[in-house]
Amino acid sequence: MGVVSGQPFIRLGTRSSPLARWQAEWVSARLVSLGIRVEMIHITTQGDVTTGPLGQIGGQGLFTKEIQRALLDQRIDLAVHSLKDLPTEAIPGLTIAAVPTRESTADVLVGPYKALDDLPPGARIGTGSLRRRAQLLHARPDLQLLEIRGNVDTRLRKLDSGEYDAIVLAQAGLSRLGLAARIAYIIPPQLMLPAVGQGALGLETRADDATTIELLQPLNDGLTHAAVLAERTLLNSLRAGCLAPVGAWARASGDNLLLQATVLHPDGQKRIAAEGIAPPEQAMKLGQTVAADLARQGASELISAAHAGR
Ligand SMILES: NCc1[nH]cc(CCC(=O)O)c1CC(=O)O
Repeated sequence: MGVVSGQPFIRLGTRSSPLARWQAEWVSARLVSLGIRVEMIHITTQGDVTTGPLGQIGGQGLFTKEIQRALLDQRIDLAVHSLKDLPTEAIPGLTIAAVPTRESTADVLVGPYKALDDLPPGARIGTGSLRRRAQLLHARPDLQLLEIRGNVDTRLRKLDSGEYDAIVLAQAGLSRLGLAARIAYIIPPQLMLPAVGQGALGLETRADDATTIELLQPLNDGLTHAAVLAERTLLNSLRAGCLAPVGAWARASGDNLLLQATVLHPDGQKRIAAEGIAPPEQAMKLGQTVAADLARQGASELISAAHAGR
């Protein structure tokens, strides 16, 4: 946090992928409209330069660690993360200071097919996510799931070149990049629960930087913050990472928070599910309770099966 001629000044660190930039620019524009000056600092992470399957190169935190390092080293004051990519373990000295109102949490099918039932037998589907893979296989065991990597543009190019019959992406990312026209089918939550934090941004700061934390509060949406806290607590309680075949979605239900979650075997055959409801102030407790229900149903065996498969 710097001060230039009496005006507050936030150094905002971002990865340089088009989606990360869009998200950083969106946060920056909101801060600027509040009279806060922002300096954008681009940071290249390991996840941006390695191209192997994420599961094999120890993908956890690959996109976020170096940005968190820059926060701790005082090179930046604010990191804007896709919460989906931010590991749930607390980092001493850092805090999620604000969570803006969430975009769509849904996953979508991109390609010429407008429903899962329209996909021809054995269709080739591109996704690197065990969560998407397992849920698709649960609904359609005949599908061929193929690894795909790269940013959203790269993935669309690979689809267009004929490597896949369809791919699965987050609706939020496509909308932010102005690519919503590519969405063929919004996969309903009954068929596919999102990743923990999907569609939400996490504004991370140093825990002791009260000035920046205060400046970010107008960007915080209490309900979204509570929802992602419930989801992240669930994932953390299951001792599963963002690459595990776990789907979770918390949202408002009247004055309460409703949390639905699922864990699958990576082959999609076994699926367990649980849900719970609680006031938003008890978001952490809700995450723990739903995780305990999943644990009783055998979640840890399913999560270890996913680790063994890598
Ligand atoms: N892992 C990459 C990533 N991280 C966040 C998003 C989308 C935006 C979001 O969920 O907030 C994406 C792309 C995708 O999964 O399609």
